Amino acid sequence: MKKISESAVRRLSLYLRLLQEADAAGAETISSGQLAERGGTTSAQVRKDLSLFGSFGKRGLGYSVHELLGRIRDILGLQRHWRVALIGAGKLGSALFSYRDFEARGFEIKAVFDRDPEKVGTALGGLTVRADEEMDRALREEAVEIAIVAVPGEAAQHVVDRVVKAGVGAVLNFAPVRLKVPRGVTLRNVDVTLELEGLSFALNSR
Ligand SMILES: NC(=O)c1ccc[n+]([C@@H]2O[C@H](COP(=O)([O-])OP(=O)(O)OC[C@H]3O[C@@H](n4cnc5c(N)ncnc54)[C@H](O)[C@@H]3O)[C@@H](O)[C@H]2O)c1
Repeated sequence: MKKISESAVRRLSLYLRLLQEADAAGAETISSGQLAERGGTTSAQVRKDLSLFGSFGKRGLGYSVHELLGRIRDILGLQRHWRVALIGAGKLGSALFSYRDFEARGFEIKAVFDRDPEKVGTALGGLTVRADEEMDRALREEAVEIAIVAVPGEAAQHVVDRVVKAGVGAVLNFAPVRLKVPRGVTLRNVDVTLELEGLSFALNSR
Protein backbone atom coordinates (compact mmCIF):
# COMPACT_ATOMS: atom_id res chain seq x y z
CA MET A 1 0.00 0.00 0.00
CA LYS A 2 1.18 3.55 -0.75
CA LYS A 3 2.38 5.64 2.17
CA ILE A 4 -0.55 7.57 3.60
CA SER A 5 -0.23 10.65 5.77
CA GLU A 6 -1.51 10.66 9.35
CA SER A 7 -3.99 13.41 8.49
CA ALA A 8 -5.40 11.34 5.61
CA VAL A 9 -5.88 8.40 8.00
CA ARG A 10 -7.74 10.69 10.41
CA ARG A 11 -10.01 11.86 7.61
CA LEU A 12 -10.73 8.23 6.70
CA SER A 13 -11.93 7.66 10.28
CA LEU A 14 -14.23 10.68 9.96
CA TYR A 15 -15.56 9.48 6.60
CA LEU A 16 -16.16 6.09 8.22
CA ARG A 17 -18.35 7.63 10.95
CA LEU A 18 -20.49 9.40 8.39
CA LEU A 19 -20.76 6.26 6.25
CA GLN A 20 -21.88 4.24 9.28
CA GLU A 21 -24.58 6.79 10.02
CA ALA A 22 -25.65 6.89 6.36
CA ASP A 23 -25.76 3.09 6.27
CA ALA A 24 -27.85 2.94 9.45
CA ALA A 25 -30.24 5.49 7.90
CA GLY A 26 -30.58 3.28 4.80
CA ALA A 27 -28.75 5.59 2.36
CA GLU A 28 -27.28 3.83 -0.68
CA THR A 29 -25.01 6.54 -2.00
CA ILE A 30 -23.10 9.46 -0.59
CA SER A 31 -21.45 12.41 -2.30
CA SER A 32 -17.90 13.64 -1.92
CA GLY A 33 -19.43 16.92 -0.69
CA GLN A 34 -21.11 15.17 2.25
CA LEU A 35 -17.91 13.31 3.10
CA ALA A 36 -15.93 16.54 2.80
CA GLU A 37 -18.16 18.34 5.24
CA ARG A 38 -17.69 15.63 7.85
CA GLY A 39 -13.95 15.36 7.25
CA GLY A 40 -13.55 19.14 7.52
CA THR A 41 -12.12 19.24 4.02
CA THR A 42 -12.99 19.79 0.35
CA SER A 43 -14.61 17.46 -2.19
CA ALA A 44 -11.37 17.52 -4.16
CA GLN A 45 -9.47 16.30 -1.09
CA VAL A 46 -12.01 13.50 -0.53
CA ARG A 47 -11.58 12.33 -4.12
CA LYS A 48 -7.81 12.53 -3.69
CA ASP A 49 -7.91 10.57 -0.40
CA LEU A 50 -10.08 7.84 -1.85
CA SER A 51 -8.17 7.65 -5.11
CA LEU A 52 -5.16 6.48 -3.08
CA PHE A 53 -6.97 3.18 -2.61
CA GLY A 54 -8.42 2.61 -6.05
CA SER A 55 -11.35 3.98 -7.93
CA PHE A 56 -14.66 4.38 -6.21
CA GLY A 57 -17.87 6.03 -7.17
CA LYS A 58 -19.25 7.19 -10.47
CA ARG A 59 -19.25 10.77 -11.62
CA GLY A 60 -22.55 12.37 -10.68
CA LEU A 61 -23.77 9.34 -8.72
CA GLY A 62 -21.56 9.57 -5.67
CA TYR A 63 -20.10 6.64 -3.80
CA SER A 64 -21.83 3.43 -2.84
CA VAL A 65 -22.16 3.61 0.96
CA HIS A 66 -21.87 -0.14 1.35
CA GLU A 67 -18.82 -0.52 -0.88
CA LEU A 68 -16.97 2.46 0.56
CA LEU A 69 -17.75 1.40 4.14
CA GLY A 70 -16.23 -2.04 3.52
CA ARG A 71 -13.22 -0.58 1.77
CA ILE A 72 -12.43 1.98 4.48
CA ARG A 73 -12.86 -0.68 7.16
CA ASP A 74 -10.38 -2.83 5.22
CA ILE A 75 -7.90 0.01 4.87
CA LEU A 76 -8.11 0.91 8.56
CA GLY A 77 -7.81 -2.76 9.57
CA LEU A 78 -11.24 -2.71 11.21
CA GLN A 79 -12.57 -5.93 9.71
CA ARG A 80 -11.13 -7.70 12.74
CA HIS A 81 -10.89 -7.13 16.49
CA TRP A 82 -7.74 -5.82 18.16
CA ARG A 83 -6.45 -7.06 21.50
CA VAL A 84 -5.78 -4.18 23.86
CA ALA A 85 -4.24 -3.84 27.35
CA LEU A 86 -4.74 -0.93 29.71
CA ILE A 87 -1.85 -0.03 31.97
CA GLY A 88 -2.79 2.20 34.89
CA ALA A 89 -6.21 1.70 36.44
CA GLY A 90 -6.40 5.13 38.05
CA LYS A 91 -8.95 7.86 37.40
CA LEU A 92 -8.29 8.15 33.69
CA GLY A 93 -7.67 4.43 33.07
CA SER A 94 -10.92 3.46 34.79
CA ALA A 95 -12.86 6.08 32.84
CA LEU A 96 -11.39 4.82 29.57
CA PHE A 97 -12.14 1.25 30.51
CA SER A 98 -15.76 2.00 31.17
CA TYR A 99 -16.23 3.57 27.74
CA ARG A 100 -17.99 0.70 25.98
CA ASP A 101 -17.72 2.17 22.50
CA PHE A 102 -14.14 0.90 22.12
CA GLU A 103 -15.34 -2.68 22.12
CA ALA A 104 -18.17 -1.89 19.73
CA ARG A 105 -15.57 -0.45 17.36
CA GLY A 106 -13.34 -3.51 17.52
CA PHE A 107 -10.93 -2.68 20.35
CA GLU A 108 -11.24 -5.28 23.11
CA ILE A 109 -9.52 -4.61 26.41
CA LYS A 110 -8.16 -8.01 27.39
CA ALA A 111 -6.11 -7.09 30.45
CA VAL A 112 -5.66 -4.24 32.93
CA PHE A 113 -2.52 -3.71 35.00
CA ASP A 114 -1.66 -1.50 37.94
CA ARG A 115 1.04 -1.47 40.55
CA ASP A 116 -1.03 -0.20 43.45
CA PRO A 117 -1.70 -3.20 45.77
CA GLU A 118 -5.06 -1.62 46.68
CA LYS A 119 -6.17 -1.86 43.06
CA VAL A 120 -4.62 -5.21 42.13
CA GLY A 121 -7.22 -7.98 42.42
CA THR A 122 -10.19 -5.62 42.25
CA ALA A 123 -12.77 -6.00 39.51
CA LEU A 124 -12.95 -3.60 36.61
CA GLY A 125 -15.88 -4.47 34.39
CA GLY A 126 -15.54 -8.17 33.71
CA LEU A 127 -11.76 -8.16 34.31
CA THR A 128 -9.58 -8.28 37.39
CA VAL A 129 -6.83 -5.69 37.71
CA ARG A 130 -3.52 -7.54 37.55
CA ALA A 131 -0.24 -6.69 39.24
CA ASP A 132 2.27 -4.91 37.06
CA GLU A 133 4.84 -7.67 37.75
CA GLU A 134 2.59 -10.01 35.79
CA MET A 135 2.45 -7.65 32.85
CA ASP A 136 5.37 -8.85 30.71
CA ARG A 137 4.20 -12.47 30.66
CA ALA A 138 0.50 -11.66 30.46
CA LEU A 139 0.92 -9.32 27.47
CA ARG A 140 2.47 -12.21 25.54
CA GLU A 141 -0.07 -14.76 26.75
CA GLU A 142 -2.97 -12.50 25.80
CA ALA A 143 -1.26 -11.66 22.49
CA VAL A 144 -1.88 -7.96 23.14
CA GLU A 145 -1.42 -5.74 20.09
CA ILE A 146 -2.22 -2.28 21.43
CA ALA A 147 -1.34 -0.86 24.87
CA ILE A 148 -3.12 2.12 26.41
CA VAL A 149 -0.78 3.81 28.87
CA ALA A 150 -2.46 5.79 31.66
CA VAL A 151 0.26 5.86 34.32
CA PRO A 152 1.98 8.95 35.79
CA GLY A 153 4.53 10.61 33.54
CA GLU A 154 7.53 9.42 35.52
CA ALA A 155 6.51 5.76 35.13
CA ALA A 156 5.50 5.92 31.46
CA GLN A 157 8.81 5.31 29.66
CA HIS A 158 9.63 2.26 31.73
CA VAL A 159 6.13 0.87 31.18
CA VAL A 160 6.40 1.46 27.43
CA ASP A 161 9.84 -0.19 27.26
CA ARG A 162 8.38 -3.30 28.87
CA VAL A 163 5.31 -3.26 26.67
CA VAL A 164 7.45 -3.03 23.54
CA LYS A 165 9.72 -5.81 24.76
CA ALA A 166 6.65 -7.99 25.21
CA GLY A 167 5.90 -7.62 21.50
CA VAL A 168 3.18 -4.96 21.54
CA GLY A 169 3.31 -3.02 18.26
CA ALA A 170 1.25 0.07 19.07
CA VAL A 171 0.96 2.37 22.08
CA LEU A 172 -1.65 4.99 22.91
CA ASN A 173 -0.06 7.22 25.53
CA PHE A 174 -1.93 9.59 27.82
CA ALA A 175 1.01 10.48 30.08
CA PRO A 176 2.25 14.03 29.52
CA VAL A 177 5.78 13.02 28.54
CA ARG A 178 7.67 12.49 25.32
CA LEU A 179 8.23 8.78 24.96
CA LYS A 180 10.73 6.88 22.86
CA VAL A 181 9.80 3.73 21.01
CA PRO A 182 11.91 1.72 18.60
CA ARG A 183 11.36 1.88 14.86
CA GLY A 184 8.45 -0.34 13.87
CA VAL A 185 6.41 0.48 16.97
CA THR A 186 3.67 3.08 16.51
CA LEU A 187 3.17 5.62 19.26
CA ARG A 188 0.22 8.01 19.50
CA ASN A 189 -0.04 10.60 22.24
CA VAL A 190 -3.33 12.02 23.47
CA ASP A 191 -3.20 15.42 25.10
CA VAL A 192 -6.47 17.13 25.94
CA THR A 193 -4.56 20.25 27.02
CA LEU A 194 -3.35 20.61 23.43
CA GLU A 195 -6.95 20.64 22.25
CA LEU A 196 -7.87 23.20 24.90
CA GLU A 197 -4.99 25.38 23.76
CA GLY A 198 -6.43 25.16 20.25
CA LEU A 199 -9.75 26.44 21.62
CA SER A 200 -7.96 29.14 23.56
CA PHE A 201 -6.27 30.24 20.34
CA ALA A 202 -9.59 30.28 18.47
CA LEU A 203 -11.27 32.40 21.16
CA ASN A 204 -8.27 34.64 21.47
CA SER A 205 -8.16 35.36 17.73
CA ARG A 206 -11.83 36.34 17.46
N1 LIG B 1 -3.75 13.16 27.92
C1 LIG B 1 -4.59 13.84 28.65
O1 LIG B 1 -5.27 14.71 28.19
C2 LIG B 1 -4.66 13.48 30.10
C3 LIG B 1 -5.74 13.80 30.89
C4 LIG B 1 -5.75 13.38 32.21
C5 LIG B 1 -4.67 12.68 32.73
N2 LIG B 1 -3.60 12.42 31.92
C6 LIG B 1 -2.44 11.63 32.36
O2 LIG B 1 -2.86 10.29 32.48
C7 LIG B 1 -2.11 9.63 33.50
C8 LIG B 1 -3.06 9.02 34.54
O3 LIG B 1 -3.79 10.05 35.16
P1 LIG B 1 -4.82 9.70 36.35
O4 LIG B 1 -5.48 10.96 36.69
O5 LIG B 1 -5.60 8.51 35.99
O6 LIG B 1 -3.78 9.32 37.53
P2 LIG B 1 -4.02 8.29 38.72
O7 LIG B 1 -2.95 8.59 39.71
O8 LIG B 1 -5.44 8.30 39.13
O9 LIG B 1 -3.72 6.86 38.03
C9 LIG B 1 -2.45 6.41 37.66
C10 LIG B 1 -2.42 4.91 37.94
O10 LIG B 1 -1.20 4.37 37.42
C11 LIG B 1 -0.75 3.40 38.36
N3 LIG B 1 0.68 3.17 38.11
C12 LIG B 1 1.71 3.95 38.46
N4 LIG B 1 2.87 3.41 38.04
C13 LIG B 1 2.54 2.25 37.41
C14 LIG B 1 3.30 1.23 36.79
N5 LIG B 1 4.63 1.31 36.69
N6 LIG B 1 2.63 0.18 36.26
C15 LIG B 1 1.29 0.09 36.34
N7 LIG B 1 0.53 1.04 36.93
C16 LIG B 1 1.15 2.09 37.46
C17 LIG B 1 -1.08 3.99 39.70
O11 LIG B 1 -1.10 3.00 40.72
C18 LIG B 1 -2.45 4.58 39.42
O12 LIG B 1 -3.49 3.64 39.68
C19 LIG B 1 -1.18 10.71 34.07
O13 LIG B 1 0.05 10.61 33.39
C20 LIG B 1 -1.88 12.00 33.71
O14 LIG B 1 -0.98 13.09 33.62
C21 LIG B 1 -3.59 12.79 30.64
